[in-house]
Amino acid sequence: MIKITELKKIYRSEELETTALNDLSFEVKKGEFVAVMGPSGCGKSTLLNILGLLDDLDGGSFLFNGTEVAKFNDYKRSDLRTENIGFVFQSFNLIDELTVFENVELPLIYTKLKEKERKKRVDEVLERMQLMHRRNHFPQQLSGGQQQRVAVARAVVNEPKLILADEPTGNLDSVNGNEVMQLMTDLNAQGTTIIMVTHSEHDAKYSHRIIRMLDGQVVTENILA
Ligand SMILES: Nc1ncnc2c1ncn2[C@@H]1O[C@H](COP(=O)(O)OP(=O)(O)OP(=O)(O)O)[C@@H](O)[C@H]1O
Repeated sequence: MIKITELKKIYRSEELETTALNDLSFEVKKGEFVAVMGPSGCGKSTLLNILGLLDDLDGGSFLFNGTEVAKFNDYKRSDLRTENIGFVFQSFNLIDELTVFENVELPLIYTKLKEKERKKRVDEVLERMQLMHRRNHFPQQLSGGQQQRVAVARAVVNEPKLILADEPTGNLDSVNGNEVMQLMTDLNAQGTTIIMVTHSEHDAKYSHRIIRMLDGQVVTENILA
């Protein structure tokens, strides 16, 4: 599903040049659940941004389902993203002014789905995430665990083939954290490919494979299942 080869990302400011990704290469197959680990600053978030087509690269190749996307323009990237990728962030990134329902509906507004079908899809996902009773609440009225469940619901509502998660349990206690990891496991069992950045060895054990990074490169890979 994803094959990156000698990926390079350099951040430049007037006085400083930082090589965030330094000839990084790896492959993720359809249906895999991969954890990416490594010390602060090693380039994990940069990598997720590139994999999520949110940022461009300075060198190397990025094949997404066999198509070279390294040189895609913003428009093509955004199309590919909307159709294929769901994001889950550490800080939930919900919109406070929107209800649970409206937050989850958001990714569908940009698709061709008709309103009736859209509403049906959102309700199905809310049901699956056990959030129906919170449908008309605002994020601030929910616990952290519930907010992350809403964020996962939003990530999966357009049935993405790939979920990119950046420390999804970082702001949660262990009970809520485990619940979110169980959700990830279920989604993966249903066929969704998952790439998750985490600092938690505990969370990484839910994955099939751990990619460990250092200084913008892959240093080791451990296969767990
Ligand atoms: N927008 C930016 N401008 C300049 N340098 C940046 C920018 N974003 C990241 N960097 C630098 O690139 C390197 C990789 O950062 P990145 O955020 O990808 O690391 P990380 O592994 O995700 O760290 P953490 O675990 O702390 O989130 C770091 O040296 C960082 O300072």
